[in-house]
Amino acid sequence: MANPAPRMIGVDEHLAAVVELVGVTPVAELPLADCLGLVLARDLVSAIALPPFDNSAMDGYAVRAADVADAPVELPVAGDIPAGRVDLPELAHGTALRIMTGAPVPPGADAVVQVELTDGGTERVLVHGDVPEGAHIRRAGEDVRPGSVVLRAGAELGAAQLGLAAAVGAAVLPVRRRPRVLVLSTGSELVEPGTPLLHGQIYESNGVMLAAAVTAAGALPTLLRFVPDDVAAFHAALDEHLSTVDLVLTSGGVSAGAYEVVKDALAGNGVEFRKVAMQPGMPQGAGRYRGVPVVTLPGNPVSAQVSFEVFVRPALRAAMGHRSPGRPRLSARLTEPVRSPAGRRQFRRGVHDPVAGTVSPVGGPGSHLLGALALADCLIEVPEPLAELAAGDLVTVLPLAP
Ligand SMILES: Nc1nc2c(c(=O)[nH]1)N[C@H]1C(S)=C(S)[C@@H](COP(=O)(O)OP(=O)(O)OC[C@H]3O[C@@H](n4cnc5c(N)ncnc54)[C@H](O)[C@@H]3O)O[C@H]1N2
Ligand code: MOO
Ligand SMILES: [Mg+2]
Repeated sequence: MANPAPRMIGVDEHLAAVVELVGVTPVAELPLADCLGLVLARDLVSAIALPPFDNSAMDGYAVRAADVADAPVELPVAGDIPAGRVDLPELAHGTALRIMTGAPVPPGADAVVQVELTDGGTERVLVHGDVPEGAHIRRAGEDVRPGSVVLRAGAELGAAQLGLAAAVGAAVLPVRRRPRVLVLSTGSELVEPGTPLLHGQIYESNGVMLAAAVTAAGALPTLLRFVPDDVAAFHAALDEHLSTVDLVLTSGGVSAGAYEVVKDALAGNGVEFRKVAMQPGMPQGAGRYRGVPVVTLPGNPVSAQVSFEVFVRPALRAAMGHRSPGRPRLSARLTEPVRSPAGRRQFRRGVHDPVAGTVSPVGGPGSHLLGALALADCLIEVPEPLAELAAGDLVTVLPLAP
């Protein structure tokens, strides 16, 4: 309680401070399987062509188009070329080689007749129809030329990008690695779910929620469960893990009462506590404790979740190099009126109907309303100057998925 009075700052100012505090993670070469959702740090140049060689697009017979121009014709089958065959025979005039999809086209062949146009013979084949030169041959380099940039620095690595990287032979990719986040809840009232609850106690939920949100943002949580409102216990838990994380994320213990364990432990130790002009999520803290970035979220569950969305998720994504680290911002019309505290940016929970272009608030503004939070698929942003919005008014909607 001896801490200095917090000053009130704007949402964007606190966001900028948190983004700067978290910074960026170093670039590392990670195996493709670990890269989903990460951002490529340097252009990826393909050393090879795609396809790497002329290959068949059909199961059928490699031929010379001129040899089947007068179809029906019968040709001797000189052998098989399954996919993966590397010792290629040359196709002699007036013969066919059975070939499978993806197998290299043998020298001497200039077309593939699909098996459906033949009798499927293995010694001799009767070809019913003619095919033009080049038929069903996928040309080397028609997709990717050797030496070309296949993925630009800044590209977000989804399934297709990772598939392409593998296809050109990359085993690892240069990416900013995922931030490691220590999630630590505080509160002497907290009890592990699955154990009996006494009157006055509640089940711990912020830690589970924040760790899941950290994972969903693409970062790596270490969930420490929770510590009681005891400064020594808080320090013991924090200090043990400090050296192995990029960010400490706490919940609870930052407001104006007694037993504000996070504030008591970290104020004057590098972390600044302030009031941010928003609802929910007014009491916030950020700074460095023994060199490690710390963001302290308020304990009310809705406040913790909204604060994570507004400040921490964008900072984590910026740390991994995402160019647009925030949620997309859409517009929708309110289906019912909303009241908001003037001078604070309000984030209400809502259900967005993108087809109708509407958004419906769920639950009230209370920061303890977890039931309504779990029904919501978006946040509704009400700007600071507005105290009242009517049904039909346009608002900004921030979709929460995934
Ligand atoms: N006199 C004042 N009192 C409060 C103010 C204020 O300005 N003056 N601000 C209010 C606001 S706004 C918020 S938000 C909360 C923030 O409180 P703390 O960060 O100190 O959090 P706690 O007091 O520890 O807990 C608040 C609330 O949330 C529940 N909680 C906490 N941790 C968890 C958890 N891990 N899982 C589930 N629920 C949790 C806790 O039981 C309390 O009900 O302060 C207001 N007070
Ligand atoms: O600002 Mo507190 O986060 O409303 O409940
Ligand atoms: Mg408190």
